[in-house]
Amino acid sequence: MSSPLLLQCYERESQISYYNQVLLDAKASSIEVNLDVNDKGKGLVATRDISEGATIFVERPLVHLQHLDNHWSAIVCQTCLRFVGSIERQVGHKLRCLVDQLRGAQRGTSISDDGSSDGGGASEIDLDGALEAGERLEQIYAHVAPEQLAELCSGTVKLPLSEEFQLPEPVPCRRGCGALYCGAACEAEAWEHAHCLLCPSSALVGSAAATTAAASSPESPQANSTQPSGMADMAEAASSSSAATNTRGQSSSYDVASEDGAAGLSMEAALSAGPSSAGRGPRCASGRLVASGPSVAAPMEAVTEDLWGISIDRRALASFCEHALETNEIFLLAAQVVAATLLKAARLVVVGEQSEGAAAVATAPGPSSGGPGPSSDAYQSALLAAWRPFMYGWKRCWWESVAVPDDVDDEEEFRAQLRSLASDSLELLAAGIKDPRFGPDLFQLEVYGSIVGMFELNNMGLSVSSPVEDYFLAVDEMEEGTEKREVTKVTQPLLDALDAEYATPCEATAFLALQSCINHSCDPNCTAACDTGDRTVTVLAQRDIPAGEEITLSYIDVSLPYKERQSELRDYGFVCRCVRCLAEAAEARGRRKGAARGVKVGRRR
Ligand SMILES: C[S@@+](CC[C@H](N)C(=O)[O-])C[C@H]1O[C@@H](n2cnc3c(N)ncnc32)[C@H](O)[C@@H]1O
Repeated sequence: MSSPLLLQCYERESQISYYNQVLLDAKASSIEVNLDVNDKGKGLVATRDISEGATIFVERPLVHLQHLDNHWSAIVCQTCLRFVGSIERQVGHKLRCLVDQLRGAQRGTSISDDGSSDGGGASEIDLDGALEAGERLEQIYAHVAPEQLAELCSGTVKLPLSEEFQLPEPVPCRRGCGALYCGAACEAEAWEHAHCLLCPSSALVGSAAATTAAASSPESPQANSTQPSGMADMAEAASSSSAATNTRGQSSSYDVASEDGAAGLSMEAALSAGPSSAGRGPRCASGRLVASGPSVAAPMEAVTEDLWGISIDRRALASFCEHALETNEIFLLAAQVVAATLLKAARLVVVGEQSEGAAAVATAPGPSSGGPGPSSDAYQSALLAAWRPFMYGWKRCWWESVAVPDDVDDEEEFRAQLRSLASDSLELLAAGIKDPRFGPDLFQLEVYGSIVGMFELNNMGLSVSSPVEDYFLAVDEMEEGTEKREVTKVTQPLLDALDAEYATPCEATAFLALQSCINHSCDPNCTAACDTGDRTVTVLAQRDIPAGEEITLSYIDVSLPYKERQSELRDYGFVCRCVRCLAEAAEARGRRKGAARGVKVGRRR
């Protein structure tokens, strides 16, 4: 059986021409993309001597996602990852979420997943957790009263010196789904990129061209920077959707109203998306947890719209988001790829007669072998042109390539579960965005699995430091004296309540066209860093690199010993063949041979 159109091998020339453009865009004048580097697939190679400290290139992710559990710690622009709101709101939000999580941990001891009381078995561990959570809650409330917390969240209280750390006022998604941005430009960029197809809010606002809608569309949630942005959007839409459509007899796990009136997600939502839901199901390679496949609740009433000829069902999208929140956030990233591709293809078709679209369609690469040749069908050509940024990314099917966690006994069952999760997720997404003009190619399970697999194997972690950390450091660095004493009277209790978490950065995961071509080395010659506020990634030489040498990064902690490094790299699907590993492996073989000879000598004696 031939592989799906979107996964077929494409001609080297079209790859080279694509990467030449990417190199130009990234101002990368000292490297080239080599399609076969030392049996490691493609990689980047220096075309001239590069000095230590030199910037090799700067690029922006094709898609990115703030980690769902990080929404508890940082309210950031969903486009550029800049912190938004104010120091007060950031501090209030973080404390509010901590309180919610700790209360949830306390509840978790007496109420199990199925709603029954806990008894025996795991209760011992839960009891420990509950006691710890209780102590931490006490610690927080010893320093910050609930009313103070509410004032911080609503921004009605001013902290000393905070005006020196001004953050952009958050701009909500035009449909009011809860996603926040640092300004209208970032909101528009997200909307144009994929959010217009993926926004789960059924509210009819803004420029969306609705053709039909259920009269009972949920109200647009009020934008409120105390809500976990992005996560709140999906959770709220999912919760309003599940209130209408939940067929599982469960109450919504998204409890956005908290006791003091400040909005925040409940611990259940965090548990369903975050690392503390251990034991609920198999773990995927990225370390994110996946619950054992929930049944897919069919959306009851379609709320369809039409955009660029694509039919959108917001309720189905809300169900899709809910499923991703409960299982694996990477599905949200995969949905961005699907939506961005479909949207671009639809736009290319619409503007096909105009020169830009026609040229893009005309230059779309065709399969090199095994499948239909370059098609005259404008839809298929447009789809291939739109798919191009993701076409060449290193891919393997997710459920086939993920490393099996140590605590999994039955590998086959584990992989089947992952496949079934991906299938459920795709089914929901396909119910949310439909365009039969482009055929089934983009919505094939193998394609979806490869997109998810591409993220597992290529993702780069982005980290943007918190202005809250800068704020507390600035207070700490104030000259000793009366003013500092007055300021710390206010700030120290907050710092004590936040404890180690005062400095949590914004953390996201991203896929980049050029950075994802860089192979790993346990003795890398480059580093990559995310620049605060504009989500650009800069790759820098960390030593002199002579022309002809491969550009390498480290995917893991290279201070680990050989075996542990290889074990970490299993998650990336390969056994490392970098110069250091080859040398260390050879050395170990030599030692083993020597030891074996020693044993023989010993026996003779
Ligand atoms: C992020 S991609 C790097 C680009 C990739 N070589 C390509 O062809 O697109 C990661 C994949 O490259 C290969 N790779 C990267 N570093 C390697 C290494 N040190 N040894 C062996 N394979 C490596 C592995 O197949 C890995 O899953």
